[in-house]
Amino acid sequence: MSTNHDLDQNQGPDQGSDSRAPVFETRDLSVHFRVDSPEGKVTVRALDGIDFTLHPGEIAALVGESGSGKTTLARVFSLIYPPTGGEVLVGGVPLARAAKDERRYYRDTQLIFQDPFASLNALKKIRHIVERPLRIHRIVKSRRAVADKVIELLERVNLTPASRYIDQYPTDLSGGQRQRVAIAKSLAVNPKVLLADEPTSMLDASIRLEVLNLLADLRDSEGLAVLYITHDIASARYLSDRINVMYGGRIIESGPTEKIVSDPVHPYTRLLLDAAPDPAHFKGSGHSAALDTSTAAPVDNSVEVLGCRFANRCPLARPECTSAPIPRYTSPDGRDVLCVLADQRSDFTPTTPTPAVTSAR
Ligand SMILES: Nc1ncnc2c1ncn2[C@@H]1O[C@H](COP(=O)(O)OP(=O)(O)OP(=O)(O)O)[C@@H](O)[C@H]1O
Repeated sequence: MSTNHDLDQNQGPDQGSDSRAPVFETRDLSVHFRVDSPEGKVTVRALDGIDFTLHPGEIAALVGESGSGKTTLARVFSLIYPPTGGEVLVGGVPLARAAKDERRYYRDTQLIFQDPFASLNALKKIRHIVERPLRIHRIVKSRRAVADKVIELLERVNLTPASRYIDQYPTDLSGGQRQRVAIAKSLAVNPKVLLADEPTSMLDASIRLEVLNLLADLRDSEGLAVLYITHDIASARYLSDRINVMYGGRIIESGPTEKIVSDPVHPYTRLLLDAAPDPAHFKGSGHSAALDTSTAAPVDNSVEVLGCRFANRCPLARPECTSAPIPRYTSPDGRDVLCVLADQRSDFTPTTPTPAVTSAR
């Protein structure tokens, strides 16, 4: 199938990139911030030892509570935060090289915000908003081709007939329609990846699914990769191919969505699934009933821990959870978990211990 995406297929953010390589890959990535506190300067470990992969044509979810590091990872990919340590590869080449041509990098990597107003000029008509990236990046040149492309983009995000919307202003539209315009504007430049940070959290519940379905359609029809950031594991389950559960700056469990949902290993993943609106596969888990976060304080990423950051909330914690670095366990079906409970499972094997303690402070 020929798609717009194909037009750019052999032109990554850098000429050396490989279109079959992961769109993004991180190895032992860390991002630390030095911040003031009543006790003086401390180091906040926003990300610690992150191994993450997003393939072309895949939707990967980052799921976790506030402060777990989801946005920080997206900001590394958006060139806002530089890594403190570890590696980031984009299309198989190091981030610094991929981002040398910043204009191209930002064309390939489009952001979808929580609040569509953040990327829409309220004073301009929809026609102007969608035309602008086409003109700036010279995607199509003649006036006629630009006009046709605007119609095509609006129809691609199901704003049909486009003529109904094209002369309206963002304020004339519903939240869901505005988010569709924001997505149409992003698609105008034939991106390789959408970084979607809570793209439906400001929308009415009734239209959230429509926007999620649109992202799934774009993955299927354009081969787009999507990094989907959410607090809500139920929506990640609905939309994503792969789920990465984050806690305290680490990915504590990741794997194909169905595996994570039907057979979670980490108690925190179980907790999230139990709290989700429709955990159909998850009813009756003996452990999960014991988990209760309602009184839990937010994770303080500036406190150094030797083992697991979740141990103080985990009813299944053992002495070694806090006395030693937690080994990473992997399974042949593509799962990865940072929890000693995996040692009870014959399908998981430990890999090298993750560096739970870092030197920056
Ligand atoms: N620029 C910064 N300076 C200092 N600390 C930061 C900065 N950006 C993020 N942090 C800290 O890093 C940690 C991770 O934050 P991040 O925003 O990535 O979490 P999140 O999972 O996206 O949360 P939310 O869902 O609320 O957006 C938090 O402790 C946060 O306070």
